[in-house]
Amino acid sequence: MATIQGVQRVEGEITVPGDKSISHRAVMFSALAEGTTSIEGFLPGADCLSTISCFRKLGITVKQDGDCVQVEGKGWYGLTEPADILDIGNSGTTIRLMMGILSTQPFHSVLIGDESIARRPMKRVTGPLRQMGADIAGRQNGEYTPLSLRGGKLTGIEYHSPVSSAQIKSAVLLAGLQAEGTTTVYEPELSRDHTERMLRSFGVEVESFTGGVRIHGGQRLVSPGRIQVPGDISSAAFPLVAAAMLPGSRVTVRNVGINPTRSGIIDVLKAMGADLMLHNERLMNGEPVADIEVAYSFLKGTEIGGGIIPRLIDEIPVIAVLATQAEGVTVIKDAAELKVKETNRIDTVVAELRKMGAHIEPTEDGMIIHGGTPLTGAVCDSHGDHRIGMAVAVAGLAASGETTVLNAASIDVSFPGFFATLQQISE
Ligand SMILES: O=C(O)C1=C[C@@H](OP(=O)(O)O)[C@@H](O)[C@H](O)C1
Ligand SMILES: C=C(OP(=O)(O)O)C(=O)O
Repeated sequence: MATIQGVQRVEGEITVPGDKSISHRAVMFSALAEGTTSIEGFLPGADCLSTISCFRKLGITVKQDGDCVQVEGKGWYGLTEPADILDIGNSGTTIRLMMGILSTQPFHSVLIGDESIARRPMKRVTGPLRQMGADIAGRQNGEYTPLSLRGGKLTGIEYHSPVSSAQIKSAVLLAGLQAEGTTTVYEPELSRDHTERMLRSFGVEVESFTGGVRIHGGQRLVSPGRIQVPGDISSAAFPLVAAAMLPGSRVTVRNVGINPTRSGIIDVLKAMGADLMLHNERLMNGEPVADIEVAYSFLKGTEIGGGIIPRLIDEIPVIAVLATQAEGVTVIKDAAELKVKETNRIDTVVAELRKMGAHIEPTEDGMIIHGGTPLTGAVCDSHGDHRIGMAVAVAGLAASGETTVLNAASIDVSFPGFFATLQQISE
């Protein structure tokens, strides 16, 4: 449990922990590469620690001290059959990408996770992997955990993914790396492309084109030696939204990844009228990075849908909070994927923000928020979903009185030190 007091404004310069998507991939690809890799700025959150724990059980030496990690890669086929079940905790990224990797390995493995993972759909990944030749069993014919796999010889496929999902794309591409022939993944809108970018830095040839990605089987990964992980824009979104909606605020988050497949939150903040500036733009391991400065300005509602959705999918809970403080109506649509995250994020966002007095309605594929509403402190629940816990806490900064966040420990999944960071900027 955590409590948050309403504040006048937020101000200051901060950093946020490393990018979760990039941290997972850095550990995975380093373990599968030839050579040792040092990872700096790693996210020591529960999800990425689950990824490390899986690779240790697969026989890889991983040393981790805070945000510094060293992985002794043994090459793609250097993994060994795990003696124990691989527990991926709360992490959808871990289980889906691991399934792609384990499908290529000539041994048996079993994957489980927590009760949230047990409700999340897995056929979106087990389906194409089975088409490639992987032997996968699981509850409800491979839709839910526990899942068990016996990998082996795979054949490349042309896969038209019905949803824009980097987890599906990455799982199929990773399997395709060791499949016979070529593997192509098409997706309706481009999802985050960290897999493609990082594989290139491990010497893999990846062909990205409009509408899809292609990879040839039989490629090896060679360690780049060192990987620097930028701050996570999905975590930066919380203090930046606080700055945008509290009069008199100004916050700079240094060293944040602004990959265009992730930067939808920047576009939305600008479209709603926030005063936002990027400083010190640079490249870090093929990933664009900047310092993001946001100051309060008068905000108006907007419409968010279509191709921007995959670029801000994890930020929608906090965008809903922002919309409660903007003048007019904000409509979020084409975001049915929210229903299959750690919680059904349409339902949990609506239920929790209503407790604070927000005027918000659920729709089939999003939500409608009537802004300009004063919020009141309330007893809210993360429902075990880190993004809901943080969104409610940020709403608490704008609310009168005190807000309680039940099950706040889930925030450690992606943002250890979240409350200390809010404290640092609260005035
Ligand atoms: O590949 C990744 O690192 C992620 C992809 C997204 O999920 P989907 O692939 O299910 O859209 C995102 O919501 C998740 O937080 C991280
Ligand atoms: C959906 C998320 O993560 P994952 O799918 O890896 O559990 C998230 O971090 O918001």
